[in-house]
Order: sequence, then C-alpha cells, then structure tokens
Amino acid sequence: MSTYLDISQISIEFPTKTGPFKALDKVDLKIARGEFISLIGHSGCGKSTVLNIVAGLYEATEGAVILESKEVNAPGPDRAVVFQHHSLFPWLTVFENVEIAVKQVFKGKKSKAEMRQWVDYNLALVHMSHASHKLPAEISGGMKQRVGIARALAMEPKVLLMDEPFGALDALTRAHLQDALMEIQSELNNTVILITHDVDEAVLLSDRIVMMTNGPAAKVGEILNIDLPRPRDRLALADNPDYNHYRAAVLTFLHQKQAKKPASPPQLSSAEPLTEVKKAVGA
Ligand SMILES: Nc1ncnc2c1ncn2[C@@H]1O[C@H](COP(=O)(O)OP(=O)(O)OP(=O)(O)O)[C@@H](O)[C@H]1O
Repeated sequence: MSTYLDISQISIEFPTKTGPFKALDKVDLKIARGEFISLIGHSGCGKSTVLNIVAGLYEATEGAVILESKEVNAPGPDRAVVFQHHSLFPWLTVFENVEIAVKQVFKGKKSKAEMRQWVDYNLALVHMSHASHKLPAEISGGMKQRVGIARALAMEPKVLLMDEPFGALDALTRAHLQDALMEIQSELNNTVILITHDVDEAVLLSDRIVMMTNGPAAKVGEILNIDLPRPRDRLALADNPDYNHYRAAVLTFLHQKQAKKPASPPQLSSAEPLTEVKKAVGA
C-alpha cells in the first residue's frame, strides 16, 4: 500500500491546571489514497484530538502529519472538516453556503459561471438541488448536514475529515446519509477519516476500522480490515456472516478488551446478591 496520509507517531500533551495531560501517545496510522477509515473508541479516548491534529487545528507535541509527502501543521482547504453540528452561515442560502467555500478555493482558477456550476454539481451529489434557495433555518437537520457535506466536497479536499457527522440525526436520516456518502465516495474516491460511535456505521462504510485504546495516552489498539465487497447494501449485509463477524470484533474490543470500569466498585449489601451486582457491571 502506498501511503497518502501518514499520521506518524503523534503524541499530544495539553497544559491543564494540574499539569500536562497526555491525551495521545504515539498514534500511528498510514492511510492510502481513496481509503475510508473509521476511528472508534470510548468517549474521551482522543478521536477528535487525532482529527483536530490532522485538520491542523491542534499541534502535536511529538510526531507529524504528512499528506502527499508534505508535513501539514496548519488548517488548509486540502483537509475539509464536517462536524456533528452543521456550521452553516444562517444568513446565507444553501447555494451561498457552498459558494462561499468554492470561491475561497477556486477564485482565479475557475470562472464565475464554472464556480456556479460546481456549486450546483455538489448540491446535486447530496440531493439538495431543490433547496438551493432556502436558508438553513428553513431546512431539516439532515438536510443541513447534507449541505455541510456538499460544502466540504466542493472544496475538493485531499482528505475529508468527519467528526460524528450523523451523530445528531434520527436513525432513518442517518441511514440515508450513510448511503449517500457511500455513493459519493465510490464516485469521487475521496480519502475519508470518520469518527463514529456507531459500530454498524463503521462496518458499513469503512475499508478499515481503527480502534483506539482508552485514554489517557491513547494509542491505536487494533485495526480491522473490512473486506466486504462494494457497493454495500445494508439490508443484504444484515444476514452476511462476515458483516456480523466484523461487528462482533469491534464490540469485543470496546466492551471486553477496552471495557470502561465503573468509577467506584458497587458496594455489596446483604440485600443485593452477587449475581445482581455482576449484572449491574455487565460481568
Ligand atoms: N484543549 C484541551 N485541553 C485539555 N484537554 C483536552 C483538550 N482537548 C481534549 N482534551 C482531553 O483529551 C482527551 C481526548 O479528548 P477527545 O475530545 O479527543 O476525545 P473523543 O474520543 O473525541 O471523545 P468523544 O467521543 O466523547 O467526542 C479527553 O480527556 C479530553 O478531556
């Protein structure tokens, strides 16, 4: 595999009131062009921190992020980010929200007419052409996320960074957007890093699932190759033994190998038989 994005041995320490806090310890990940990677791990392990370092929003204390053989340490349009909550400008229409990013990247490289066509093309990719004249307040949460994705794609980033982009949506809308993302990725061959808490989403979308250990000083724990043919169909996969095997492997990692211990052990009382306590802690 030739490496396109190299997250090379990155560590980060945050200064805190009680001293430095080491969130990541030598996280190392080599990503090929066009790969779809999911990052999964318990809350607070450091997934967003990894993404923020790749985005250039945080600076690693050690290690480096190398994209197409060049070190990146500041934000740039070659790495577009889609967050859990949309970040659209409320006073601009759907079209204008995408256009503003297109102008930022392509001013002087595309004509005005070409830029308008490019905005239309990207809105069509996420099936939002019909609402291009609307304001964000006039469309649903799922539609806003679609526009955020169109805006990110329209920048033609080398890497698309997605931080729980569907986390705040209802299950049906999430499923529609996952399907849309799979379609777009098969067409454009984007390199994607997706943070998710949803095991099914990770297995459905990914080429590889990167499972992080619990923090502090989180690392890459295990990497699972998802060798399922594309295009993938969620209904057909439900009965696919390989799909279920991958799902079980992630669940085992999260709930056994990296199980979160309760903050303080439950107190045994004579009224609580041991079996009930075991049930309470999931043992
Ligand atoms: N700017 C900061 N200053 C101090 N500590 C930070 C900072 N940013 C993150 N942390 C700490 O680093 C650790 C990792 O945080 P991060 O947000 O990356 O986790 P996460 O895996 O994305 O969590 P979640 O799944 O809940 O979003 C946490 O303990 C968090 O408190």
